[in-house]
Amino acid sequence: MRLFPRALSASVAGWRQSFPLHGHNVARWFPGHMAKGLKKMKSSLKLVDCIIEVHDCRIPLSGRNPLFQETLGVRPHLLVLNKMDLADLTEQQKIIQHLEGEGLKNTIFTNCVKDENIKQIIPKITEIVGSSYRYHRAENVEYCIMVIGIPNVGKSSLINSLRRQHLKIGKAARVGGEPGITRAVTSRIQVSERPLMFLLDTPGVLAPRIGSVETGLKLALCGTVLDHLVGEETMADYLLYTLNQHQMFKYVQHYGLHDASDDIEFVLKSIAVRLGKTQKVKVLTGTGDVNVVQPNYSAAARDFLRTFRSGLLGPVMLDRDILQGCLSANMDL
Ligand SMILES: Nc1nc2c(ncn2[C@@H]2O[C@H](COP(=O)(O)OP(=O)(O)OP(=O)(O)O)[C@@H](O)[C@H]2O)c(=O)[nH]1
Repeated sequence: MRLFPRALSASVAGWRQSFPLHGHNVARWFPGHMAKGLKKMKSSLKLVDCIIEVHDCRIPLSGRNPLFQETLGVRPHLLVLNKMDLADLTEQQKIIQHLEGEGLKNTIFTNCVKDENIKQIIPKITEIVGSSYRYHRAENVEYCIMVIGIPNVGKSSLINSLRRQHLKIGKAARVGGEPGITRAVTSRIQVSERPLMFLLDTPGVLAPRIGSVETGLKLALCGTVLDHLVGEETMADYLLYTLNQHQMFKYVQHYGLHDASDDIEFVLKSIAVRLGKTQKVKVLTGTGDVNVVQPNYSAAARDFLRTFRSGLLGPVMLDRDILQGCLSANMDL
């Protein structure tokens, strides 16, 4: 375990009110090679009528790449907040208001696994493109749309879902559970007959610098960066902190714990024992080597994260802190 001492003990006065963010080097979590992808997207831009930016619905207000706006912002824009099945959307209206305040007027919430709200996308694009100047493409009857977003938010899944809905055919873009499945800006993929519409899939591009450690941890929980770069146990601790803060206690029943706890070492140990994830470790004693059975904390952390990401611990809104921030700001007015 490489956790900070404060994270190991449950707060006496209830759940931890903050997560120890010091000592994390967020820059190391995010690969620096992504500028290349952005450059390629920019060079394809002249073919494009509109941009669909896909983002994770669990972090609707944080973690988007600001370079998208700077580099690709010359085209009309639709924000698709995907994985709505995993998000707590109790405050959906407030999310929409917040995004509108940032100039994002067109937002659709989707679930690409169950094809929810996918049918809204093509009419919306037709409307957006129809009401904007199409540059030198005015005579062209085809629509060409670029799909962008940070890694693992469901860009390829969206393309496949659109094809299922409008062309009644399946996969064209590779989908994967880990970030970085799409490697290059692909050739055009048809998604609709009337209007004739093509999509360009692009590799996930993270911002070169992440604003805060907490944003980095949220992005990591959503699977946009490889887990081992952040450390599975640190992420599991941030997950536990979040679940307790949000009073989401399904993990107690799921792992057969007696009670909720803020102590990640205790929780991971209980998970490891319950799942039989233990490992033999050699310990050198005064009388020689002894084999000791220890909980496999990493395996337990991986299971905890996987269970959360599959939605079994309940829908979550990781940007609740930002939403509450805007509520108090509005109340101050
Ligand atoms: N629960 C849920 N999972 C989804 C949804 N959309 C996509 N996924 C899953 O999210 C993972 C990533 O999906 P992809 O379509 O490969 O994401 P991507 O943005 O193209 O990924 P990169 O190629 O890494 O940039 C896969 O395991 C998908 O099955 C959704 O709406 N709900």
